[in-house]
Amino acid sequence: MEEEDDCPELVPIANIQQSGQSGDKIPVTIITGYLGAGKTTLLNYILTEQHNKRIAVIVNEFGEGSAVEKSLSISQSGELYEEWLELRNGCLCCSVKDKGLKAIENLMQKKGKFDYILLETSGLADPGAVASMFWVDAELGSDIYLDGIVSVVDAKYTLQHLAEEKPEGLINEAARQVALADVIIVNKTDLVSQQELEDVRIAVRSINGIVKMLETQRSRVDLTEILDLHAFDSTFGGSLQDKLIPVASHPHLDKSIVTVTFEIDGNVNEEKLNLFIQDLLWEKNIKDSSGNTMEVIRLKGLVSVKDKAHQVIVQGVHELYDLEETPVSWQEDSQRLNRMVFIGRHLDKDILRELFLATVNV
Ligand SMILES: Nc1nc2c(ncn2[C@@H]2O[C@H](COP(=O)(O)OP(=O)(O)OP(=O)(O)O)[C@@H](O)[C@H]2O)c(=O)[nH]1
Ligand SMILES: [Zn+2]
Repeated sequence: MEEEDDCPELVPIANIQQSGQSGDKIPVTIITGYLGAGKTTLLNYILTEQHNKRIAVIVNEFGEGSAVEKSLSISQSGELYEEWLELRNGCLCCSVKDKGLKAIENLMQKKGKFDYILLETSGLADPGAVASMFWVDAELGSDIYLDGIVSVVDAKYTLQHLAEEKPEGLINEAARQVALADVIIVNKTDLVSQQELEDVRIAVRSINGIVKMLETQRSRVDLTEILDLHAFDSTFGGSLQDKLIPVASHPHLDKSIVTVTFEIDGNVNEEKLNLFIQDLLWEKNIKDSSGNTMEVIRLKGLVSVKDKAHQVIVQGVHELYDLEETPVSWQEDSQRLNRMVFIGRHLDKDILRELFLATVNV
């Protein structure tokens, strides 16, 4: 698709509000989804909707395999490639090709602050790689933070994309994008029957048991459903409790991605929790009953660390993970507990749960 080249229609918004305190961090939402699913349609919609935000839209060409030929000549010197379109409502559109998000920070310095950044990744990109980049940088004191990952899926073709076989048993991009999403937009519902739509819901839900699912035509969503999710920070630590509803497991093919959740009463030992996560994500020495290495793409948890008054959130994307204390404290009269969510392949709930009980729980 060449949609990226089209400048969204300009709709003046009368009451543009300038960003709040200048010291505030700026949220970034990653918009991912398979080729042609409706990402650009979504961005164009957001840019023309009434939202009182100064939004910068960035069409991302970070990472491998997403090189768009048209930009190659411009960026040959290895320099940052940038092309800005300034919209009359104060929104900005740009295309960035660079290794890191320093590029975005530089652009902000040049163009002033925005209230929000939307980043469209190429249809074949691994959103995890992009997410990790923001995350690492956040610890270095960036003024940008990752708010969430939104994946657009094509109601008509997603089942086909999800079933695609990759060489050497690699996870296909479509499945990875569903696994990592905080919100899934099932788009193009006009092209499918009720039955087909139901099959898509089931397929998505069986991969990612905790994702919020929206259904759209022409990517028209309620913006409050996809922006300001705080999916990666502790601000809404309390609400994670509601999100981590254990999901009924579905029968699965060996290769498919599943969501595993469990809840265990009591406290954890922080050091042992770190070791458990590192064995899983880094050492990769935890296996299922058939001897397959458990592969975690996304990890979330709400844990009760011994001697800590506040709830602690666990966040993981691929090999990166983080424990963060939330502002929410455990109530004196309520039971302390640990809720864990793992999304990935070859995950065996009983083995994970037993291991957690035996090594982490105190
Ligand atoms: N029938 C139908 N077509 C849609 C809908 N949403 C988007 N389209 C069309 O689908 C095509 C692809 O949409 P894009 O928004 O460019 O998709 P994309 O994900 O940005 O595509 P790439 O950037 O190529 O990966 C366009 O021709 C859209 O007009 C929808 O809800 N129904
Ligand atoms: Zn696009």
